[in-house]
Amino acid sequence: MLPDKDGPNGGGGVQDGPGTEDPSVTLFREYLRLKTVHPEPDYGTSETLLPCPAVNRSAISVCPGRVVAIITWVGSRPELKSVVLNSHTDVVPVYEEHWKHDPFAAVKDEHGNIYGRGSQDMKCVTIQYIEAIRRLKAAGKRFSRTIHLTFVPDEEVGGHKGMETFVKHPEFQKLNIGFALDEGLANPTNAYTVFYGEKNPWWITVRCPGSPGHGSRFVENTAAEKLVSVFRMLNTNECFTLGDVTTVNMTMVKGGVAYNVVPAEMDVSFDLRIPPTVNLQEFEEKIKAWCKEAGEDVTYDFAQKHMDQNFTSTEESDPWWHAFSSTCKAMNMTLKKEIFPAATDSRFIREEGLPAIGFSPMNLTPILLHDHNEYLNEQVFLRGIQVYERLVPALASVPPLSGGE
Ligand code: MET
Ligand SMILES: [Zn+2]
Ligand SMILES: [Zn+2]
Repeated sequence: MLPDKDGPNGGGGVQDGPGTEDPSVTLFREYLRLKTVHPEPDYGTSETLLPCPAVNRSAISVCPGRVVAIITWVGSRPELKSVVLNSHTDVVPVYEEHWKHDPFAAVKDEHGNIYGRGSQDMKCVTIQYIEAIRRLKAAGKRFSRTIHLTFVPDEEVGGHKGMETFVKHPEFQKLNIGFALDEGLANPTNAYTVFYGEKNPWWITVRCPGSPGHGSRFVENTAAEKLVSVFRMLNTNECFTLGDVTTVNMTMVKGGVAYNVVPAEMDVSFDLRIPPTVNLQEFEEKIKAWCKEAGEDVTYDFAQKHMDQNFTSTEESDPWWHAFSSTCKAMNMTLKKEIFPAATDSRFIREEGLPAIGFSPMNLTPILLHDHNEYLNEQVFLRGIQVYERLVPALASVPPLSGGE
């Protein structure tokens, strides 16, 4: 456990009297204070903050400086397929000047809202898993299936040095996974959203070479003209079909050296999110054609190109979904099934042919992931622990699957 320099409620906001804050909330706030933020996440210290007594721990190095930590609670029938509770440890950067509290101070305001980068995405879930496991163990429970908690780096930058590499590691196979839970999104209503599939992220950089020259001349065939042309074509309505929306955002532009020098090249990057129903081969052909139309020398590269279109079953006949949904029903929770609009590490798990459900138990909460002033209310956080206290036993007690395991 890390020392808490500011006391239990450090950083301002409401000061609970000593000992009045639930220790799991205190742990959550301590975790929020760790700067596992890109572009240089401090992963070293997060290792020490994940206390989970009397369970096996291991650490798999997937790349230099990148470790997947695993906490395992072995089941009474370890030959059965396991349940994975996955979370990523990194968070996205902040625009600090737009926050009303320091995004790494975990300030709790008078309403119990805890502000911090990662409070929704997804440090809450990490601590909720840990706390649920701790409580179940303390209550003397044991389940037939083994439970693995996996803590994965680099989700927010594409997972290359995280889950994408981990799923190909022999240690991943050894986990003998039957089913995985991973992150979802908050829901502003009383319902909880669950995700059984997700859009395919494509991160594309288009390189536009062009004729250089003096900034005062009529230069033709410029890099900027080509860039604008690519942008216009990618933003056409052809990308959108109602209900199945492909989103396109221009996210980076590079090029230029001086006001009066027409640049020899400009690069433009796009973040595309494509629904699983779109024909991806056809879509790439379109992109290729648009680039060609912008200029014969215009090329493109993918930094992220996911092609998997697997869904996880949400049929009542599916034993994993049945365990999940019937437990939620028993807790009077309303579930909304959706396709995840962005991307999570679940896509790599599903690509291995394994079922994964995206779920972060945050109802009555605005969706603030990656946004300024990301927060989670402590009562919602505490309720989420109770949800996992019911869900984990149900999943880890799913009877042996028909057809053998
Ligand atoms: N979760 C992040 C996002 O959806 C990074 C995933 S990599 C495409 O943007
Ligand atoms: Zn996330
Ligand atoms: Zn995120």
